[in-house]
Amino acid sequence: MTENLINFQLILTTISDGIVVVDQRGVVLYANESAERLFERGELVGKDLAVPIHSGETRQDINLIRPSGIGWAELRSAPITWDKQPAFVICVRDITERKTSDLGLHLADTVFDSTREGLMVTDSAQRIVRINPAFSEITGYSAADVLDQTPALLRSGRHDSAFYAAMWDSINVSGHWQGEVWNRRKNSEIYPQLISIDVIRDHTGRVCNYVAVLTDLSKLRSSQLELDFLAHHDPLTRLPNRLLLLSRLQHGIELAQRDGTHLALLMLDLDRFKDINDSFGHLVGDELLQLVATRLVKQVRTIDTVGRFGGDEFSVLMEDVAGAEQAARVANDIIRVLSEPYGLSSGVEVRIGASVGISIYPDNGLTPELMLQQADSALYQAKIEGRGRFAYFSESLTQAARARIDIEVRLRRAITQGELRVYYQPQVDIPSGRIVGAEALVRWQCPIEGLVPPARFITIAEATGLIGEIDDWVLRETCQQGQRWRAAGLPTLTLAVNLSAYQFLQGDISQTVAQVLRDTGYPAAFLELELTESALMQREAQAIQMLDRLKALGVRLAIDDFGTGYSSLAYLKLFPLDVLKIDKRFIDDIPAHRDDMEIVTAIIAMAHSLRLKVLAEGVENKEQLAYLQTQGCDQFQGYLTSRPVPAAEFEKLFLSGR
Ligand SMILES: Nc1nc2c(ncn2[C@@H]2O[C@@H]3COP(=O)(O)O[C@H]4[C@@H](O)[C@H](n5cnc6c(=O)[nH]c(N)nc65)O[C@@H]4COP(=O)(O)O[C@H]3[C@H]2O)c(=O)[nH]1
Repeated sequence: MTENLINFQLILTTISDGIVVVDQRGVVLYANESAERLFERGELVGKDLAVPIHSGETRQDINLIRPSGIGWAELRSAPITWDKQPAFVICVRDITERKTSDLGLHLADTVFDSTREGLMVTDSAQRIVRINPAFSEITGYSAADVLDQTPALLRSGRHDSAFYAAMWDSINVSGHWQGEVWNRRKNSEIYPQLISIDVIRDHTGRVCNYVAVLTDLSKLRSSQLELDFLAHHDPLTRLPNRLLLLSRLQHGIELAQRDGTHLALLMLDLDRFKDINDSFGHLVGDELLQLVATRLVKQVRTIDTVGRFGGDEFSVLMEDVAGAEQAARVANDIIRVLSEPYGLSSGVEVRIGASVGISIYPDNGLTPELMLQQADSALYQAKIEGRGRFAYFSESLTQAARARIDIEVRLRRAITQGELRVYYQPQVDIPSGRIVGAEALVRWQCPIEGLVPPARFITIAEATGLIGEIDDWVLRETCQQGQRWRAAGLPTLTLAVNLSAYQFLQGDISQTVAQVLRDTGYPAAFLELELTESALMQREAQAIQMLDRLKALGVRLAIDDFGTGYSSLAYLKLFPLDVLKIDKRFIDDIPAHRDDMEIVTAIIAMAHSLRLKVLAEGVENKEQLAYLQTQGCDQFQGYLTSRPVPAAEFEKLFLSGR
C-alpha cells in the first residue's frame, strides 16, 4: 500500500462523517466506522441502505430510522468507479442535534408570539430587544416604539425609587422577581399588571438578557370588583342589598351608641306592585322598580342608605335622626313621591302606593336583626291599617303581631269546626219604609271569646288566603237561608254578600257563584254581590271581565264603601254595576257637616244619572234618614232599623215590619 492509500484509510476511519460506497442498486460495497455508528445496523457491507441515489452529485436531508430513535442526516453523494464498476460514494453527516434545535427555536418563536401574556426581552443593559404581539396589545406600544428603549418607558410614576431598587436587588440576588406594578399604557391610562422578571445568563454566568412576563390585571380587577359589588348590591337597582344594609345598620348602631343619637330603619312595601307585574309583565315591573329606586334615593339625604331586599321590598336607613317624628315625616314624603304616576318607556302610565314600617334605635330595637324584625312588623301593621300609610314599631304592635298569629291558627280551626255564623242586617226601601233585603255579614262564634266581629279576622283571613273559604261559605249559607225563607212563605229578599278583593281576583268566582245558585236554587236576580272600590281598581281590565261574567249569571252587583278609595263616578261607568253603597263615614256627619252632606247629595245625583240605585250605609238616626229621603236616596241600612242579627231574629224583624 502506498503511503497515500494508508493515509486515506486513516482519514476514513477517523472522520466523524460516515462514508459509504454503494453500487448502482444501492447495496453497500464499503462503509467506514462512523457510517456503521450512524446507521446502527452493524456491518453494512452487502446491505441495502435504501438511501436515495441520483446519477449526479446531490445533497439532501433524510430521516434516519434507528433503534435509538429517529434522527436526521445530510447526504452528499457523487458517482465514482469502484472495482471498475460504476458506484456512488455517499458522505453521511448526523444533523439530528441541529435539526432538533432548529425545531425547538421555531417552537419557541411560535410560543413567544402567540402567548397571551406580554413578553419583553432586554439585553444586559436593559435595552428592549424583543417584544411579542400581546405586549403591544397590553401596552399599546409597537415594536418600533420600544426597541432600544428601556422599560422605564412603561412607568406610571406610582412607585417610588425604593420600589424599583428592591425589585433590582431581588433580580440581582435570586435571578427572579415577581410582583404587581402600576404601569402606563401608550394612551396614558394607568393599569395594574403582574410582572415576572427572570435573568438569562450564558454558560460563563454572565447576564445576557432579562425576560419579563406581563399580565394585565385591569380586566381581572374590574370583574373582581363587579363580583364584590354584586355580593353586596341588588343587581337590578344597584342599591345595597340586605347584607350590606345590615352591616351599615350595625355600624350605624355603634355610632349612635357612641354619640347618643337616634337611628331609624324604614321598611317599605309597594302597594299594587304585584298587580302591575302580573298584568304588564316582568320587564315593566323591573323598570318600575328602577324608577322607585331613583325616587327613593332622591328623596333621602346622602347620609341615608336606601336598600332593596328583593321583590317590592325596599328599606331606608336614616342615621342621626332627631327622633321618631323626623322619621315619620320622611316616611310620609316617601309615600307621597312614590304614589305619583310613573311614565314607563312603553308609554304606559302606572300608579302604585307604598306602606312603611318604622323601627327606631334605641327606642325600639338595639340590634340590627331586632330593628329589621320590628320594622317588618310595623310595615305589616301599616298595611293592615289600609296601606299607603306608615306605622311605628312598638310593644303594643308586637302584642298585636302575636295575637294575629294566634287568631290565624284558631280561624283555620273555626272554619272546619263550623264556628262561623251569618248575621243579617236589614236593607230598607226609603220611600215605602219596608225591608226589601239584607246584607249578610259574617261572625265568628268563638268558644273562648264569644262572638268575634269580622274587623278582627277579615284582614288576617285576606293575608292568609283563608278569606276564599270564608266568602264561599257565607255565599252558600246565605243562599240556603234565602231559600229557607222562601219556603217559609216570605217574599224573595235581595240578599247582599261581600266578596273580598282576594276572592274576586283569584280564579273564577263566577263559577263558584253559578254553582251555589244551581245547588241552592236561589234566584240569581235576588243575589247581590258587594265589591269594594279597591277590588275594582286593582286590575281594571280583569275586573271588568269578571263583572261581565257575573252579570251574565243574572246577579246584581254593588260597589261597597263608595267614597273611601280613589275612584271617581266617571270611572264607575266602566263597570256593569246596579247599586252604589255610600260609605258610613259620609252619613255619620249628617246633619253636622255641610261638606259631607253636599258630597252625599252629589253622589246620589250622579249615581242616579248613571242609573245606579243608591243605598246609604250606617244610618243611625232619623235626621240622617230624613236628609237622605229629601235627596232621593233609594235605600238605607243601619242601626236605626237594626244591627246585623241572626237569621231567626231577622225573620221576626221582617215579619213585624210588614
Ligand atoms: N257603627 C255602625 N255600624 C254599622 C251601622 N250599620 C251597619 N254597620 C256596620 O257596617 C258594616 C257594613 O258592612 P261592610 O261595609 O260591608 O263592611 C264589612 C265587610 O267589609 C267585612 N265583612 C263582613 N262580612 C264579610 C264577609 O262575609 N266576607 C267579606 N269578604 N267581608 C265581610 O267586614 C266589614 C265589617 O262588618 P261588620 O262588623 O258586620 O260591620 C257592618 C255593619 O255591622 C250603623 O248604623 N252604625
